Parts: sequence; C-alpha cells; structure tokens
Amino acid sequence: MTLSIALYQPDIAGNTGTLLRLGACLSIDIEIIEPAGFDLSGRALKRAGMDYLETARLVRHLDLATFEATRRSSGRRLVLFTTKARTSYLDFAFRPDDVLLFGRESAGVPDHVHESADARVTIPMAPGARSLNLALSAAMAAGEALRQTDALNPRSAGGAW
Ligand SMILES: C[S@@+](CC[C@H](N)C(=O)[O-])C[C@H]1O[C@@H](n2cnc3c(N)ncnc32)[C@H](O)[C@@H]1O
Repeated sequence: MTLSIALYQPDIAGNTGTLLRLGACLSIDIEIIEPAGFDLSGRALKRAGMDYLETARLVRHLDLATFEATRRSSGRRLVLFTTKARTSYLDFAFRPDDVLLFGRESAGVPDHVHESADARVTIPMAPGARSLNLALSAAMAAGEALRQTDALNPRSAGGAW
C-alpha cells in the first residue's frame, strides 16, 4: 500500500486537479472526503488535472464516516496537516502507508476531525503568515513523506515504481 493524500471536503477544483496530477506522477492515492464544493466531473478539475486525470488514483468517499471506516479497517494512520499543530512535519517519522489529511480551503477541518487524527503536524511558516495553499502544502508534505520512506528512489525496495 502506498501513501495517500486525503482532502476533507475540498472547495476549489483547481487545487484538487493539481493534486490528482501529483498523485498520478508520484503514485499517490488522492482520497476525497465528500461533499466537495465543486462538480468532481467538471471542467475546472479537468483543466488543472489535464490528461493525468486518466491515470490519477482517485478514491472517493461519500462522507467522513465512510472514509474513517475504510482507513481504520486497513490499519493506516491518519496524519493531519494543520496550522494549529506544534510538531513540525520535518520532525515526524512518516510510514509508507500513512494517510495525510488536509482541510478545506475555506475552513480547515472541524475540531472533532482534528482530535481524532493519530498525529497532527505543521509546516512551519514565517511569523504572521496564515496558511499555505492547499495543493502546495500537500505537495510539500508528500515530498517529505516520500523522501523519508525512500519511495522517490526508483532503485529502492520501497520505491513506488
Ligand atoms: C488554505 S488552508 C486552510 C485555511 C483555513 N482558513 C484554516 O483555518 O485552516 C487548507 C489546508 O492546507 C493545509 N495547510 C496550509 N498551510 C499549512 C501549514 N503551514 N501547515 C500544515 N498544513 C497547512 C491544512 O491542511 C489546511 O487545512
């Protein structure tokens, strides 16, 4: 099983499309916890994801309960990326099958989701900065998790391709 990026009720099609392309290129599943704030078969998503959408590894979950049931049954950890955590993602030891969860662009995740995660980590920012763009934060997170688990190395045993 490989790394997953999970998006909690994403609002902006362009961000999700960008991440579907990332997932297709780096062998990462993109899990969407619905409802999304846009049409998942719409033009904006296709514009951002381009032809990569054909090979994207999209997993759709009807709601949070369905997502959580699937994740728990597979024994994978839920690692929440949030501006409200103290632990830097650089100090966290990722596993190859972790599920990295990101909040919606407008409001992050609700408190109960924050509390139910196995771990909460942050990408340190300059003082006064509010947050990074969703797709960019997920790309930074995936880069670090793949680097730590040697999954970006085509010659390694843990390599994703
Ligand atoms: C645009 S931000 C959400 C901002 C929202 N107003 C809030 O208060 O959470 C969308 C998502 O990107 C991720 N994110 C953005 N900046 C981050 C950071 N510095 N560290 C960790 N996650 C970050 C989080 O998952 C966040 O929920």
